[in-house]
Amino acid sequence: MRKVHLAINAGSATLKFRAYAADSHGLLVKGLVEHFGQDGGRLTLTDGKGLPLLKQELAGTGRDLAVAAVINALADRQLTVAAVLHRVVHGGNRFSEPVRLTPQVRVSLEEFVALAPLHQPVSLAVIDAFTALDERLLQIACFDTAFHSSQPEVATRFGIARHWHAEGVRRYGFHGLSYAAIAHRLPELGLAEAKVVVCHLGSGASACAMVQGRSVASSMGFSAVDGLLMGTRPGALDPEVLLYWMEHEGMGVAEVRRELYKNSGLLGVSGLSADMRELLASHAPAAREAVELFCYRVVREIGALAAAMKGLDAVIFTAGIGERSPEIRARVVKQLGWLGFELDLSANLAQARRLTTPASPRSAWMIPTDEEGEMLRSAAALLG
Ligand SMILES: Nc1ncnc2c1ncn2[C@@H]1O[C@H](COP(=O)(O)OP(=O)(O)O)[C@@H](O)[C@H]1O
Ligand SMILES: CC(=O)OP(=O)(O)O
Ligand SMILES: [Mg+2]
Repeated sequence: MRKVHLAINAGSATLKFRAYAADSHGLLVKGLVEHFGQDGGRLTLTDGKGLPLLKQELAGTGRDLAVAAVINALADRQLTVAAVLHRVVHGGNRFSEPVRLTPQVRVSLEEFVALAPLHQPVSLAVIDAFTALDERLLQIACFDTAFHSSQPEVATRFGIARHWHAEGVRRYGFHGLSYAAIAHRLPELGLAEAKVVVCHLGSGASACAMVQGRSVASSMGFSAVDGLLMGTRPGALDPEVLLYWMEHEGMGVAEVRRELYKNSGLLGVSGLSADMRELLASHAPAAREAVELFCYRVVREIGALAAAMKGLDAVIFTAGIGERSPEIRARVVKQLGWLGFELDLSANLAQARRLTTPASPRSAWMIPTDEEGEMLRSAAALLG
């Protein structure tokens, strides 16, 4: 059996993972569980280059069952898990680097469940499933909030009474593993010293202002519901809307939370789907409006982050929509034309890295993210 380090990226509906050789750190297997913890769960494995290895329907809905299926599928390929790295979305103000999971750390992570209801409970369930199989297994938590700990205090404060900030009611920022992965790529793009806005556009979406590869501001705040329009989350919302729902509609905390995390965003605005592919393929006016609002909010946020950095050299698109949708990228870059972005239409369609013309005063890029690779890199010291 060959030992692997397994990097796990658990989301509300999918579990993505990558297995790396423990000795060489080479990528051996990529995997995905769709409908994770739901009916119709399905496990797909490919090798490191993406060639198919396995497609398997899961019998049952348990997350522990899916985790066991992953371990068995790896064992069938003579791979045994020596350590697990988990993407944990919320580390609050307690964790700014990867940490070995102990019972005490797990209790701390539980505190942030209400602030990341789509993610934190799922990560905890996956951690528990591995612990149940082998309580001595080395498990490490890598945090989405950590990359943003470099932000100046002004970028982290809300305009509320000071004591709240000290108590942890502040802006954190998320998608940090993704942003760190992109930050490592900046030197090869000639952007090591640049002022850059990175747009992570996936099911969750956010934007991050980076100066010299460090986060200085982000669109996400106390939770991953702030900022851009997302699949099912509204992004920035006047808090009075919540009071209106509670006072006039009699909604309680659980209903408000459901509205914020499950019924809003692209799904809520379109009334059709949270999936950008379906909306782009639809001729329904509400679907077009949802796409238009999505792009408008990205453009507005880029403007705000550029002002916060007092300048802008480049915009980088990443994650599901950012990596795979030429149409969304084109709409955003065209709306930034007045700032000196000149889209190269054919490069964008051809999925090239650089999306702007050679003469464009400012550059736009498409760079695939690598959250799992970043987990491995950031946890190297703990892996020994
Ligand atoms: N070819 C494509 N064109 C447009 N959107 C796409 C394409 N492929 C995937 N997406 C969108 O990417 C989003 C999922 O992104 P992803 O980064 O995988 O999300 P997450 O990891 O947060 O679940 C979905 O909205 C999906 O519709
Ligand atoms: C933080 C967050 O929103 O993550 P995801 O995009 O994976 O949902
Ligand atoms: Mg994601």
